[in-house]
Amino acid sequence: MVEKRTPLAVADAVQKVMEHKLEGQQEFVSIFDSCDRFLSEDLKADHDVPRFDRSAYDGYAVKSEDLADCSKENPLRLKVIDEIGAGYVCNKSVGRFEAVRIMTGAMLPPDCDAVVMLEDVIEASTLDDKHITISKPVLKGENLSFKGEDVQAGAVLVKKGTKINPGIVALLATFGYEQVPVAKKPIIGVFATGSELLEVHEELEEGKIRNSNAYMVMAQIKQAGAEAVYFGKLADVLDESYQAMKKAMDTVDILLTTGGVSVGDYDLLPDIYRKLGAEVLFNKIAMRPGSVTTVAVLDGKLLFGLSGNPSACFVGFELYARPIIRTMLFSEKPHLTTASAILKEDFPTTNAFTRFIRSRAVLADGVLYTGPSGTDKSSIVSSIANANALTILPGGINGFKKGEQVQVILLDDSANTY
Ligand SMILES: Nc1nc2c(c(=O)[nH]1)N[C@H]1C(S)=C(S)[C@@H](COP(=O)(O)OP(=O)(O)OC[C@H]3O[C@@H](n4cnc5c(N)ncnc54)[C@H](O)[C@@H]3O)O[C@H]1N2
Ligand code: MOO
Ligand SMILES: [Mg+2]
Repeated sequence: MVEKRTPLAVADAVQKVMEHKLEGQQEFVSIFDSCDRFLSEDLKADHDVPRFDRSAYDGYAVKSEDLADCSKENPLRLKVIDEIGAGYVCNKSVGRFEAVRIMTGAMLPPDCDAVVMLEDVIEASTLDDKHITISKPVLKGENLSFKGEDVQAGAVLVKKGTKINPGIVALLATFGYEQVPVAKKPIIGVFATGSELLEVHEELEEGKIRNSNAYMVMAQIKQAGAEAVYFGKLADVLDESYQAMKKAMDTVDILLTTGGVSVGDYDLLPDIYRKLGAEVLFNKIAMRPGSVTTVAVLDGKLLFGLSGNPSACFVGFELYARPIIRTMLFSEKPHLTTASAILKEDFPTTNAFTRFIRSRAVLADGVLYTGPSGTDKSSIVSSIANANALTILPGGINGFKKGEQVQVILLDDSANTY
């Protein structure tokens, strides 16, 4: 008699997995290697940026009060007493009707309060006497960039758990982070199970297929921010598979397998979990694809038994494994973003389970539309390649019509990394 499994609702399954999350850990990496890692501490400003009032233009630093009455008819002559480029400071005191030639980024002399652009002055110099003539007033603060106008000391600029992008790298450099505190990448071990599997370099043989799941899942792991360790493929032989998985468990934070979780004669994962003494959290979820996704716990570590069917494997990872990885990377929003979208075609067939249709979501005139990215079957690999979203079709007795509003899970999470 085949084992009867009770399906769990998707949200309950997600919650069960999340109850077993592991604590993330911190390490330091060189700023050179920090992009795409996840911050393990808030990035706080320990000083104002800019740290001093500085010139925003190449020109002359002046006292605005000196220029108050000047005009075309009444041009003003100023004596140039010093010149400074960015990185240098003026150590002279600037008196009434004096100016300092200053370049963009140079610190404003403390006696000055504005800058006149080079284009707005007439220069007249002899060997030992430099003068400029100005024929329009300048406002106090004009052509400057002010202390603290970019960032104020004490501000939290980027929250812990955020994926580091090039702009964050710029802030890290601004605040002197030669070594950057980041979340240690969790180590996720991967086995592909199935006697039918050939490796990617092998010639096809009758009845066999190439193992695509392991490579896909390793790419998903990397995209989620963790490190994938590939342990290879396992033939459907109980003892060998058990031994290999037992050994691998010691070296990883999470162990992920694909295939062998259903009720077939060679679906060995249920027996392996039993032999390992792992507690199975669930082995059936009310979803399609991925209904057989199984999650177990052994010594506090999670084992993900993803389905062998490629689309089911893909969806199972995104819904259950990815949020756990993101939690270990200190993310406050570990789940993918959902959005409302309009169905581009009918889905007349019904299903008791919630469906996650591999989809292409496109924006047109500010409205998001969604439609399948290929054939909607669990065994299909090609529909994953074109998918940028999963359309959620809740289970029930009614089908769905073109034009209806549905929810989609966006697979690209670059706008939502903490
Ligand atoms: N009697 C029943 N049969 C099945 C049920 C069921 O409830 N009762 N569930 C079906 C569903 S739903 C799914 S999904 C699959 C799940 O199968 P398994 O997770 O046990 O996976 P396998 O049997 O090992 O393989 C299924 C399918 O996927 C191909 N596969 C496996 N590994 C890979 C890989 N690494 N790369 C590419 N393709 C892979 C494999 O060759 C099979 O075609 O079970 C249904 N059956
Ligand atoms: O686990 Mo299956 O993917 O529902 O076809
Ligand atoms: Mg099977």
